[in-house]
Amino acid sequence: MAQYARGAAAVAVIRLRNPPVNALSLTVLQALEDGLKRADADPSVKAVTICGENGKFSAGADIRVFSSPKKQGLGLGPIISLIERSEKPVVAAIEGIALGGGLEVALGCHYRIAHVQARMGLPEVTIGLLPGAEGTQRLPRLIGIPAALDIITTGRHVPATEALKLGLVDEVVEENTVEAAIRLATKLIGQPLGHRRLSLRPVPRLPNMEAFLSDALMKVKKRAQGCLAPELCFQAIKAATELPFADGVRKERELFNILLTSGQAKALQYAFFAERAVEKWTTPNGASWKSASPQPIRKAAVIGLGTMGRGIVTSLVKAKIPVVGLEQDLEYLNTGRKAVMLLLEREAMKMEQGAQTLDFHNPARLQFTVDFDVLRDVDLVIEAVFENMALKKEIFNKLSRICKPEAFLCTNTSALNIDEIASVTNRPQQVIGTHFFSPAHVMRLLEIIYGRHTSPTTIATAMQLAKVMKKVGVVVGNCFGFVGNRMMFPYTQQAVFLLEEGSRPEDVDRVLEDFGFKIGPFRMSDLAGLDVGWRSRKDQGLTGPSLAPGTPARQRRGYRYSPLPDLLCEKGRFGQKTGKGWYQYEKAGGRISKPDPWIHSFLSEYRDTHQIKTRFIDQEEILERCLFALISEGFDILAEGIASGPEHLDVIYINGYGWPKHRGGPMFYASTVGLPNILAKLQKYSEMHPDVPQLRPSAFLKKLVAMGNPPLNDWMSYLHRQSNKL
Ligand SMILES: CCCCCC/C=C/CC(=O)SCCNC(=O)CCNC(=O)[C@H](O)C(C)(C)COP(=O)(O)OP(=O)(O)OC[C@H]1O[C@@H](n2cnc3c(N)ncnc32)[C@H](O)[C@@H]1OP(=O)(O)O
Repeated sequence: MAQYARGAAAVAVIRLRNPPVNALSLTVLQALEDGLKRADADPSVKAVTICGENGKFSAGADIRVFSSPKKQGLGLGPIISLIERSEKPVVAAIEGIALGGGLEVALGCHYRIAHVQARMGLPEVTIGLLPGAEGTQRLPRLIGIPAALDIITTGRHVPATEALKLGLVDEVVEENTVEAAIRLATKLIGQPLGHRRLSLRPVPRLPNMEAFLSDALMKVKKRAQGCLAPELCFQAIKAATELPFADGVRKERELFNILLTSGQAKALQYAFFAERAVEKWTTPNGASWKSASPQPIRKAAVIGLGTMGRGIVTSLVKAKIPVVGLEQDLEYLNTGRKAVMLLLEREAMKMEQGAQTLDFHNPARLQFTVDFDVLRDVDLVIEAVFENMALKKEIFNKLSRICKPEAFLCTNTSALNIDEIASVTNRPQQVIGTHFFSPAHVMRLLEIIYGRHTSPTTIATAMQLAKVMKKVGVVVGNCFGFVGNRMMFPYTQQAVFLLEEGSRPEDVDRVLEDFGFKIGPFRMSDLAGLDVGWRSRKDQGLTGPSLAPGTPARQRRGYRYSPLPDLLCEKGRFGQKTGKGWYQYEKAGGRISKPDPWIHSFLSEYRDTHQIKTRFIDQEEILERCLFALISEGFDILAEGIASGPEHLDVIYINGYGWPKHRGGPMFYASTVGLPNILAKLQKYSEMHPDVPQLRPSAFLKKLVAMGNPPLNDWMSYLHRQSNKL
C-alpha cells in the first residue's frame, strides 16, 4: 500500500509501503493513485512528495505479478502520467533504491532528490523485460540517448553521485532526504512546471545519431548472447529518437508485451527467485538457515597460492577480511605473492572507477608466510592446494594441531571426499568443502559441501562468507564431483562419444554455443587444460600405468569409454597452454581457437582403427544427448538428497558453468521441454547405446513422468510418494 500524510502545512507525503523493498503490487499502485487524487482534490495541498518506507524508495514492480493471471491490468504508465500532469509540484525523495517501475515513478515526478547512498536503475532487462511504464521514452529525454542506452540495456545500478552527474537527479543530499524533498516542494509552490514534464521535452539530438545507433545495436547484440530483452530495450529507445512521446509509448508497450509472454522472461524471473531461494539452505538431517548462526570471520588464511589460491586471497581482500597467504617454500611464496599483488592492483583500478578504494598494502590486511604457526589465530582456513587426497590429508592433520579449536577448516576441491579429509582432523564438525570456480575472484559461484559431521554453524559460516565475498553460495551434499562436476561428466562424455561417432569438435561446440553456453565443451576443455582430467582419470585407474593389462581400449568396468582425451594428452596436446588441444591456437597460451585439420584426420584414423561406423549427426541429437544426459544426472542428484531442490542445480549451472541464464538452468529447461519428452528421448538414445549408463533415464525422472509431469516447484514433494504406475 502507500501511506498518505502531511509532511508540512501544504505538502502531502505519499509513502510507498510494501516490505521488504516496497515492490509495486496492484495494491500499492491503487494506493498511489488514490493518494495522488486525494492531494489533487485537496485545495490546502499545494505540493506533493513521494518516498518509500524504511529508507527504500522502491525496487520496482513486484516480479511475481508478471507470472500471475492478473498481469493484464498492469497500469503503472497512466499513474505516472497522472503524476507528471499534476499542477502541484511533485518531488521524489529517493533513499536506498529506486529500481525499475520505482525509478519510472520518480521520472514522472517534476524533481528528484537522492540520498548520497542511493542507487537507481532500470534492471528490467535482467529479468527479461524492458521498462514498461514509459521509462524508455522518459529517460532518453532526461539524460540523452547514450546514457539511457547504457542504463537500460545493461540494467546496472547507478550510484547517486553518478546520477547527479548524468542529470538523472537534481540534487544529492547526505541529510534526511524526505525532509529535503519537502523543503524543495514547499519552495516550488506556484512555480511553472511545464519544462519539468519529461514527456514534453525533445530527445537531445546527436550529430551522428544513425551511425551511433547502428554501432550501439551491434554491441548490444554481441553482449546479449541470444537473450532477447537487450535488443528489444534498444528498439524501444530507438523509437524515442523517431516518434513523438505517445507513439513511442505505444511502441514500448508492444515490445514489452512480446517480452512478457516470452519464455526467456519466465526463465530469468525464475533465476532471480532461485538465487534467493538457495540462500535458505536445508540439509536432509534437518539443519537449516533458520536455526543456524554464522560465526564472525575476523581473519582468514589461504593455503596454496596457485591459480585458485590467488583468486581466493583476492576475493577475501576485496571482502575486507584480513588474510594470510601460505605457501610451501619461499620460491612458491614469492611467485604467488607477485601474482596476488598484480590481481589486486587490477581490482583496485577497476574499483577506483566506481569511486571505491581497495587497501591491500597494509600487512594487517594481507600477509604472506611459509610458517604454519602464523595460522594460530585465524578464524578460518581455506586450503587450495592441488587435488591430491594424501597431500590434503597431511595439511588438514597439521591444521587441526595448529589452529585454534574454534577455527573452521575449508577445502577447495572440485571432487574429493570431504569426510575422508575431515577424518584426519580433531574437529570434523568444522570441516567443509568450498568449491570455488576459476578465476576465483571473478566467478560468482561457491559450491559449499557439507560432510557427514559438518555442523549447521559451519554451513552457516561458509554461506555468510560467500555473501560477504559477493558470491552465490549453494549448499550441497558430499559425493564424487558434488553437483556441478557430477552433472558435467555425462555432458562432456557425450560430447566425446559424438566425436567417435562422426562429429567434429567445432560441430559440437557450435550447437551448444548456439544454445547459449558461453563456450562449448571442447573450447572449455582447451581453456581448462586437458591434463586436469587426465590426471584425475589416472588417479581413478581409468588410464595410465595403473590400467590393468588387456583392458579393451574403449571399455572400462564393462561400460563404454573413450580414450580420445587421453590420446591427445599423450601427444602433449593440453589445450591453450600448449597451443594445441581439440583446436589449434596461434601460440602456446593463445586464446583464438581454429579448427585443426590434424584433429580431423586423427579422428578419422581413430574411427578406422576401432572400426566405428561414422554417420552424420544432426544438431538436435548433439544438443539432446549432451543436455539430457546432464539433466538425468540432475534428477539422480535430487533423488539422493545431494541438493535440496532443482533451483540449486540451476543456480550452480548459471553461475559456475556458463549455462545461459535466459534458459533458466538445466532443470528449469527440462521443465520447459517437458519431462515426458526428455524421458522418451533418453529412452531412445539409451536403446541405441546400451553400454552408456549415463543415457539411462533417472528413476526420479521416470517417477515424475508417471505422476503426471508436475510443475518444477512440486517435484521434491513427489520424491517419497508412491507411484503405482511404475
Ligand atoms: C503491478 C505492478 C505493475 C508495474 C508495471 C511496470 C513495470 C515495471 C517493471 C519492473 O519494475 S520489473 C522489476 C525491476 N526491479 C528489479 O529487478 C529489482 C529486483 N531486486 C533486486 O535487485 C534486489 O532484490 C534489491 C532490490 C537490490 C535488494 O537486494 P538485497 O540483496 O538487499 O535483497 P534481496 O535478497 O535481493 O531481496 C530481499 C527480498 O525482496 C524480494 N524482492 C526484491 N525485489 C523484488 C521485486 N521487484 N519483486 C518482488 N520481490 C522482490 C526478494 O525476492 C527477497 O525476498 P525473500 O523472500 O527475502 O527472498
